[in-house]
Amino acid sequence: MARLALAASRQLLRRCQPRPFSSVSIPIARGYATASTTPGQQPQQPQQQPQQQPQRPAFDNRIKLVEVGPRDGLQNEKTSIPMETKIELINRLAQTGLRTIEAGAFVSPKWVPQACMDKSSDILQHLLINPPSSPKPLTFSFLVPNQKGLDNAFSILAKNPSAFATSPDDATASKPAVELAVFAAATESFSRKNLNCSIAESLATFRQVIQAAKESNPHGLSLRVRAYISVVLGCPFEGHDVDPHRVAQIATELLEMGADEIALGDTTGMGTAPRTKDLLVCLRAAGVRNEDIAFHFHDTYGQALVNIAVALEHGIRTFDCSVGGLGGCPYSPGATGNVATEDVVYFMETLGMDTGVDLDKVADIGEWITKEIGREHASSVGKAVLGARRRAQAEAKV
Ligand SMILES: CC(C)(COP(=O)([O-])OP(=O)([O-])OC[C@H]1O[C@@H](n2cnc3c(N)ncnc32)[C@H](O)[C@@H]1OP(=O)([O-])[O-])[C@@H](O)C(=O)NCCC(=O)NCCSC(=O)C[C@@](C)(O)CC(=O)[O-]
Repeated sequence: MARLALAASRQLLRRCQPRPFSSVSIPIARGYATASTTPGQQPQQPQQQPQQQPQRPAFDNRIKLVEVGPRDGLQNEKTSIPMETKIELINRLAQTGLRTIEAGAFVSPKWVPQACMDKSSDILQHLLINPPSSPKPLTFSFLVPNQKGLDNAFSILAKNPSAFATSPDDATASKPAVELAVFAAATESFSRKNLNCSIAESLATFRQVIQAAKESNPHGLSLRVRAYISVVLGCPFEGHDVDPHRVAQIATELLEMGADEIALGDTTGMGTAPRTKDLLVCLRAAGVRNEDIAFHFHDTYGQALVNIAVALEHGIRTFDCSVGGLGGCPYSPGATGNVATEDVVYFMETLGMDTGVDLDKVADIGEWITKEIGREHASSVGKAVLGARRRAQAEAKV
């Protein structure tokens, strides 16, 4: 039995080895076209190759954290979570200094019952009418997989036209920005499981969604659009060896369609430091700018912070995380939660990076929400912060 386990873990380690980078071809280098392509049209080819990436100054230590707990963190729960709990979670998170919160998903309730359309409509409506009090202007992000999701989101936005900003730069304390997120996959199997269509079909749909979100909707809105690519470092159905060039191709297509940001999802947590680096090298070679990339790591194999360190070193400054390490993906069997917000904040601050987030407040929320939904508290830092605080309080009483 022990020998079998050892053989299995050796096999797993072998599969995690990076491919020698010199053996793979460099992907197409393209610039980003404008979003003004019409559905069915090929993306515009740029007139000139993208220029050398402008590197961020060495002193730029600002980190943008995207809190995905209220959507990604809760979507996998088997029992229905009351809307009041979701709203309370968002309200509490809004007070921590986090500026971007993924709040819901306009997906088919037949596919993800927890992310039921009605609840996301209610949540969006509530957030527009009663924006949470927050020390900083907020952006709320909502997943939209197709035209129906977009119509549902727009029907709420159109009812409250002056209650939100269309870009994070225009958001104020009383007027949050709303952004939409489409989600592609890096493998055909995951695309079929998650979206019931091929990658090419999903991209054709996203072209229309992005264009409508940007300019061709009847409401005259132009919303920021984030574009996820799932399973970029490992697929539950096709294994570890996801082609980074394919990821780079999909990323450039989405950017050419007008997506404002590519969120690279290590959905299964199979990512390792060398393969994270390979992927970033490929993206850079494809002309994708660091400031257009976010990373979304799950911590299933405990590698999320290591991978974040690699991405940080390569100049990435936007990272997704989930309070209390909540999460999982309904179409990624065995995947555990997103990397915990508490762990990322602590890690960043120890490196001298500035997240603007109050660790103590986030630790309290991690404890509260995991108790509330009966989940294990998966943040080491969160538990350590709370433990240290309790010890200090006990000592102060003596
Ligand atoms: C894309 C579809 C809809 C295709 O699913 P489909 O079954 O091919 O769609 P359809 O067009 O045939 O419609 C089927 C039914 O769903 C309805 N429907 C159709 N669309 C919608 C909608 N938007 N909102 C509400 N209802 C919708 C539609 O009206 C119809 O209802 P019926 O006529 O049978 O009563 C489906 O596969 C789907 O919803 N998938 C989403 C799955 C999902 O939410 N996964 C989790 C999010 S992705 C993720 O977590 C990864 C990420 C982002 O975190 C990053 C990472 O970690 O990698």
